[in-house]
Amino acid sequence: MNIATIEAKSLTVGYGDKNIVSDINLRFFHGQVYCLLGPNGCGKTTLFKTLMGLIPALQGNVLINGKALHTQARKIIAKNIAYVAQNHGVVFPYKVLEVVLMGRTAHLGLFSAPGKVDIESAKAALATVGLSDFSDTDFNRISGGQQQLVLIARALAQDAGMIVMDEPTASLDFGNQMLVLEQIQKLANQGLGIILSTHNPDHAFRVAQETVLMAKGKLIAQGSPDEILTGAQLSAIYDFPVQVEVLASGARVCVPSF
Ligand SMILES: Nc1ncnc2c1ncn2[C@@H]1O[C@H](COP(=O)(O)OP(=O)(O)OP(=O)(O)O)[C@@H](O)[C@H]1O
Repeated sequence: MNIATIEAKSLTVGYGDKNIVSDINLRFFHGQVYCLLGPNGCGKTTLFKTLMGLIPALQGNVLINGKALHTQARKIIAKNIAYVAQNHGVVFPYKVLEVVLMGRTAHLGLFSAPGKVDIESAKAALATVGLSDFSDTDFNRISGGQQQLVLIARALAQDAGMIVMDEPTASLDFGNQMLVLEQIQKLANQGLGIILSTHNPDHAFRVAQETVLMAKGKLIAQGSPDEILTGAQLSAIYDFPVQVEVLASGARVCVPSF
Protein backbone atom coordinates (compact mmCIF):
# COMPACT_ATOMS: atom_id res chain seq x y z
CA MET A 1 0.00 0.00 0.00
CA ASN A 2 1.25 3.48 -0.90
CA ILE A 3 0.81 5.76 2.12
CA ALA A 4 -0.90 8.93 0.92
CA THR A 5 -1.97 12.27 2.32
CA ILE A 6 -4.29 14.68 0.56
CA GLU A 7 -4.49 18.38 1.26
CA ALA A 8 -6.90 21.01 -0.07
CA LYS A 9 -5.50 24.54 0.23
CA SER A 10 -7.80 27.53 -0.30
CA LEU A 11 -9.59 25.32 -2.81
CA THR A 12 -12.62 26.41 -4.79
CA VAL A 13 -14.47 23.66 -6.67
CA GLY A 14 -17.10 23.97 -9.38
CA TYR A 15 -17.70 23.96 -13.11
CA GLY A 16 -16.55 26.63 -15.57
CA ASP A 17 -17.37 29.98 -13.98
CA LYS A 18 -19.77 28.41 -11.43
CA ASN A 19 -18.27 28.09 -7.94
CA ILE A 20 -19.93 25.28 -5.98
CA VAL A 21 -17.83 25.31 -2.77
CA SER A 22 -15.23 27.98 -1.97
CA ASP A 23 -12.23 28.32 0.30
CA ILE A 24 -11.85 24.69 1.33
CA ASN A 25 -8.95 23.88 3.63
CA LEU A 26 -8.71 20.21 4.59
CA ARG A 27 -6.07 17.58 5.29
CA PHE A 28 -6.61 13.85 5.07
CA PHE A 29 -4.19 11.31 6.58
CA HIS A 30 -3.81 7.55 6.44
CA GLY A 31 -5.39 5.36 9.11
CA GLN A 32 -8.36 7.71 9.55
CA VAL A 33 -11.98 7.75 8.38
CA TYR A 34 -13.38 11.10 7.27
CA CYS A 35 -17.11 11.62 6.70
CA LEU A 36 -18.39 14.37 4.46
CA LEU A 37 -21.97 15.42 5.19
CA GLY A 38 -24.20 17.99 3.59
CA PRO A 39 -27.55 18.40 1.85
CA ASN A 40 -28.23 17.16 -1.70
CA GLY A 41 -26.41 19.20 -4.29
CA CYS A 42 -24.07 20.95 -1.82
CA GLY A 43 -20.99 19.79 -3.74
CA LYS A 44 -19.70 16.58 -2.14
CA THR A 45 -19.18 14.74 -5.44
CA THR A 46 -17.72 17.89 -7.01
CA LEU A 47 -15.17 18.11 -4.18
CA PHE A 48 -14.30 14.41 -4.56
CA LYS A 49 -13.81 14.74 -8.32
CA THR A 50 -11.54 17.72 -7.76
CA LEU A 51 -9.50 15.89 -5.10
CA MET A 52 -9.07 13.05 -7.60
CA GLY A 53 -8.04 15.40 -10.42
CA LEU A 54 -11.05 14.34 -12.52
CA ILE A 55 -12.12 17.99 -12.84
CA PRO A 56 -9.82 21.02 -12.41
CA ALA A 57 -9.77 23.19 -9.28
CA LEU A 58 -11.24 26.65 -9.97
CA GLN A 59 -8.91 28.22 -7.40
CA GLY A 60 -6.35 27.03 -4.87
CA ASN A 61 -4.56 23.70 -4.81
CA VAL A 62 -4.87 20.01 -4.13
CA LEU A 63 -1.65 18.42 -2.84
CA ILE A 64 -1.03 14.68 -2.89
CA ASN A 65 1.84 13.75 -0.58
CA GLY A 66 2.79 17.44 -0.54
CA LYS A 67 3.00 17.78 -4.36
CA ALA A 68 0.51 19.69 -6.51
CA LEU A 69 -1.99 17.28 -8.02
CA HIS A 70 -1.96 18.91 -11.47
CA THR A 71 1.78 18.20 -11.81
CA GLN A 72 1.32 14.47 -11.23
CA ALA A 73 0.70 11.83 -13.90
CA ARG A 74 -2.65 10.02 -13.83
CA LYS A 75 -0.94 6.72 -13.00
CA ILE A 76 0.89 8.22 -10.03
CA ILE A 77 -2.36 9.69 -8.71
CA ALA A 78 -4.06 6.30 -9.14
CA LYS A 79 -1.31 4.62 -7.13
CA ASN A 80 -2.09 6.97 -4.23
CA ILE A 81 -5.86 7.50 -4.36
CA ALA A 82 -8.60 5.12 -5.41
CA TYR A 83 -12.16 6.24 -6.10
CA VAL A 84 -15.33 4.29 -5.44
CA ALA A 85 -17.93 6.26 -7.36
CA GLN A 86 -21.63 6.18 -6.49
CA ASN A 87 -23.02 2.79 -7.47
CA HIS A 88 -25.96 3.61 -9.71
CA GLY A 89 -26.53 -0.06 -10.39
CA VAL A 90 -24.17 -0.06 -13.37
CA VAL A 91 -24.28 -3.45 -15.01
CA PHE A 92 -20.85 -5.07 -15.30
CA PRO A 93 -21.09 -8.11 -17.56
CA TYR A 94 -18.09 -9.63 -15.77
CA LYS A 95 -17.20 -12.12 -13.08
CA VAL A 96 -16.52 -10.66 -9.63
CA LEU A 97 -12.75 -11.28 -9.86
CA GLU A 98 -12.61 -9.58 -13.26
CA VAL A 99 -14.25 -6.46 -11.77
CA VAL A 100 -11.66 -6.42 -8.97
CA LEU A 101 -8.83 -6.91 -11.51
CA MET A 102 -9.87 -3.62 -13.16
CA GLY A 103 -8.34 -1.95 -10.09
CA ARG A 104 -4.90 -3.09 -11.31
CA THR A 105 -4.95 -0.89 -14.41
CA ALA A 106 -2.56 1.68 -12.89
CA HIS A 107 -0.01 -1.07 -12.36
CA LEU A 108 -0.08 -2.44 -15.92
CA GLY A 109 2.13 -1.38 -18.79
CA LEU A 110 0.58 -0.08 -21.98
CA PHE A 111 -1.22 -2.97 -23.78
CA SER A 112 -0.10 -5.52 -21.14
CA ALA A 113 -2.56 -8.00 -19.69
CA PRO A 114 -2.82 -8.59 -15.92
CA GLY A 115 -0.12 -10.99 -14.70
CA LYS A 116 0.24 -13.34 -11.75
CA VAL A 117 0.97 -10.51 -9.30
CA ASP A 118 -2.17 -8.65 -10.42
CA ILE A 119 -4.36 -11.72 -10.09
CA GLU A 120 -2.92 -12.48 -6.63
CA SER A 121 -3.48 -8.88 -5.60
CA ALA A 122 -7.11 -8.96 -6.82
CA LYS A 123 -7.71 -12.25 -4.98
CA ALA A 124 -6.22 -10.81 -1.79
CA ALA A 125 -8.46 -7.73 -2.08
CA LEU A 126 -11.51 -9.95 -2.51
CA ALA A 127 -10.47 -11.99 0.52
CA THR A 128 -10.12 -8.79 2.58
CA VAL A 129 -13.79 -7.98 2.01
CA GLY A 130 -14.76 -11.60 2.70
CA LEU A 131 -15.96 -12.48 -0.80
CA SER A 132 -13.39 -15.01 -2.05
CA ASP A 133 -16.12 -17.56 -2.59
CA PHE A 134 -17.77 -15.28 -5.17
CA SER A 135 -14.76 -14.70 -7.43
CA ASP A 136 -16.30 -16.73 -10.25
CA THR A 137 -19.85 -15.40 -9.84
CA ASP A 138 -21.36 -12.86 -12.26
CA PHE A 139 -21.17 -9.38 -10.71
CA ASN A 140 -24.85 -8.86 -11.62
CA ARG A 141 -25.93 -11.88 -9.62
CA ILE A 142 -24.69 -10.76 -6.21
CA SER A 143 -26.56 -8.49 -3.78
CA GLY A 144 -26.22 -4.70 -3.71
CA GLY A 145 -24.19 -4.89 -0.50
CA GLN A 146 -21.87 -7.49 -2.00
CA GLN A 147 -21.52 -5.38 -5.15
CA GLN A 148 -20.46 -2.42 -3.03
CA LEU A 149 -17.88 -4.59 -1.26
CA VAL A 150 -16.58 -5.78 -4.66
CA LEU A 151 -16.19 -2.15 -5.77
CA ILE A 152 -14.28 -1.51 -2.54
CA ALA A 153 -12.12 -4.57 -3.30
CA ARG A 154 -11.44 -3.13 -6.76
CA ALA A 155 -10.19 0.06 -5.06
CA LEU A 156 -8.09 -2.04 -2.66
CA ALA A 157 -6.48 -3.90 -5.56
CA GLN A 158 -5.26 -0.52 -6.78
CA ASP A 159 -2.98 -0.53 -3.72
CA ALA A 160 -3.60 3.15 -3.05
CA GLY A 161 -3.23 4.44 0.52
CA MET A 162 -6.32 6.63 0.33
CA ILE A 163 -9.78 5.61 -0.84
CA VAL A 164 -12.46 8.17 -1.66
CA MET A 165 -15.97 6.70 -1.53
CA ASP A 166 -19.00 8.57 -2.80
CA GLU A 167 -22.02 7.47 -0.74
CA PRO A 168 -20.86 3.86 -0.34
CA THR A 169 -23.99 2.94 1.64
CA ALA A 170 -26.54 4.54 -0.72
CA SER A 171 -29.46 2.27 -1.59
CA LEU A 172 -28.27 -0.53 0.70
CA ASP A 173 -30.51 -2.08 3.35
CA PHE A 174 -29.58 -1.58 7.01
CA GLY A 175 -27.60 -4.82 7.35
CA ASN A 176 -25.60 -4.16 4.20
CA GLN A 177 -24.93 -0.55 5.27
CA MET A 178 -23.43 -1.87 8.51
CA LEU A 179 -21.43 -4.50 6.59
CA VAL A 180 -19.88 -1.79 4.43
CA LEU A 181 -19.23 0.53 7.42
CA GLU A 182 -17.63 -2.32 9.36
CA GLN A 183 -15.36 -3.02 6.40
CA ILE A 184 -14.43 0.66 6.16
CA GLN A 185 -13.50 0.65 9.86
CA LYS A 186 -11.34 -2.46 9.40
CA LEU A 187 -9.52 -0.94 6.41
CA ALA A 188 -8.71 2.21 8.39
CA ASN A 189 -7.42 0.01 11.24
CA GLN A 190 -5.09 -1.56 8.68
CA GLY A 191 -3.68 1.88 7.83
CA LEU A 192 -5.76 3.09 4.89
CA GLY A 193 -7.22 6.58 4.78
CA ILE A 194 -10.91 6.63 3.85
CA ILE A 195 -12.91 9.69 2.84
CA LEU A 196 -16.59 9.01 2.39
CA SER A 197 -19.76 10.94 1.89
CA THR A 198 -23.03 9.95 3.50
CA HIS A 199 -26.50 11.32 4.10
CA ASN A 200 -26.72 9.61 7.47
CA PRO A 201 -25.07 11.44 10.39
CA ASP A 202 -25.23 8.24 12.46
CA HIS A 203 -22.69 6.75 10.05
CA ALA A 204 -20.25 9.48 11.01
CA PHE A 205 -20.82 8.69 14.70
CA ARG A 206 -20.11 5.00 13.97
CA VAL A 207 -16.92 5.19 11.89
CA ALA A 208 -15.44 8.66 11.48
CA GLN A 209 -12.57 10.24 13.38
CA GLU A 210 -13.32 13.49 11.61
CA THR A 211 -16.42 14.94 9.99
CA VAL A 212 -16.71 17.75 7.51
CA LEU A 213 -20.02 19.59 7.19
CA MET A 214 -20.76 21.37 3.93
CA ALA A 215 -23.70 23.58 2.99
CA LYS A 216 -24.53 26.66 0.97
CA GLY A 217 -21.24 26.85 -0.88
CA LYS A 218 -18.84 26.49 2.03
CA LEU A 219 -17.48 24.29 4.79
CA ILE A 220 -19.59 24.91 7.87
CA ALA A 221 -17.57 22.90 10.37
CA GLN A 222 -14.92 20.22 10.68
CA GLY A 223 -13.83 18.19 13.68
CA SER A 224 -14.71 15.07 15.62
CA PRO A 225 -18.31 13.88 15.03
CA ASP A 226 -19.14 14.20 18.75
CA GLU A 227 -18.00 17.81 18.71
CA ILE A 228 -19.59 19.12 15.56
CA LEU A 229 -22.64 16.93 14.92
CA THR A 230 -24.86 18.64 17.44
CA GLY A 231 -28.64 18.79 17.25
CA ALA A 232 -28.44 22.51 16.50
CA GLN A 233 -25.90 22.10 13.73
CA LEU A 234 -27.75 19.19 12.05
CA SER A 235 -31.13 20.93 12.36
CA ALA A 236 -29.62 23.98 10.66
CA ILE A 237 -27.96 22.22 7.73
CA TYR A 238 -30.82 19.81 7.01
CA ASP A 239 -33.52 22.37 7.82
CA PHE A 240 -35.33 19.88 10.03
CA PRO A 241 -35.37 19.61 13.85
CA VAL A 242 -32.98 16.89 15.05
CA GLN A 243 -31.72 15.98 18.49
CA VAL A 244 -28.57 14.03 19.28
CA GLU A 245 -29.03 11.57 22.12
CA VAL A 246 -26.22 9.91 24.06
CA LEU A 247 -26.98 6.25 24.85
CA ALA A 248 -25.92 4.45 28.03
CA SER A 249 -23.02 2.95 26.01
CA GLY A 250 -21.80 6.46 25.21
CA ALA A 251 -22.73 6.08 21.53
CA ARG A 252 -24.53 9.00 19.92
CA VAL A 253 -27.59 8.75 17.70
CA CYS A 254 -29.67 11.27 15.77
CA VAL A 255 -33.35 11.49 16.63
CA PRO A 256 -35.52 13.61 14.33
CA SER A 257 -38.33 15.50 16.09
CA PHE A 258 -41.54 14.99 14.17
N1 LIG B 1 -21.07 18.66 -14.80
C1 LIG B 1 -21.68 19.66 -14.15
N2 LIG B 1 -21.76 20.90 -14.67
C2 LIG B 1 -22.37 21.91 -14.02
N3 LIG B 1 -22.92 21.79 -12.79
C3 LIG B 1 -22.87 20.58 -12.21
C4 LIG B 1 -22.26 19.46 -12.85
N4 LIG B 1 -22.34 18.38 -12.02
C5 LIG B 1 -22.98 18.81 -10.92
N5 LIG B 1 -23.31 20.13 -11.02
C6 LIG B 1 -23.99 20.96 -10.01
O1 LIG B 1 -23.09 21.12 -8.92
C7 LIG B 1 -23.82 21.14 -7.69
C8 LIG B 1 -23.21 20.13 -6.72
O2 LIG B 1 -23.41 18.82 -7.22
P1 LIG B 1 -22.79 17.56 -6.51
O3 LIG B 1 -23.18 16.37 -7.31
O4 LIG B 1 -21.35 17.80 -6.27
O5 LIG B 1 -23.57 17.58 -5.11
P2 LIG B 1 -23.64 16.46 -3.99
O6 LIG B 1 -23.46 17.14 -2.68
O7 LIG B 1 -22.71 15.34 -4.30
O8 LIG B 1 -25.15 15.98 -4.16
P3 LIG B 1 -25.91 14.63 -3.71
O9 LIG B 1 -25.83 14.57 -2.21
O10 LIG B 1 -27.31 14.86 -4.18
O11 LIG B 1 -25.23 13.48 -4.40
C9 LIG B 1 -25.27 20.85 -8.03
O12 LIG B 1 -25.95 22.09 -8.07
C10 LIG B 1 -25.20 20.25 -9.41
O13 LIG B 1 -26.35 20.55 -10.17
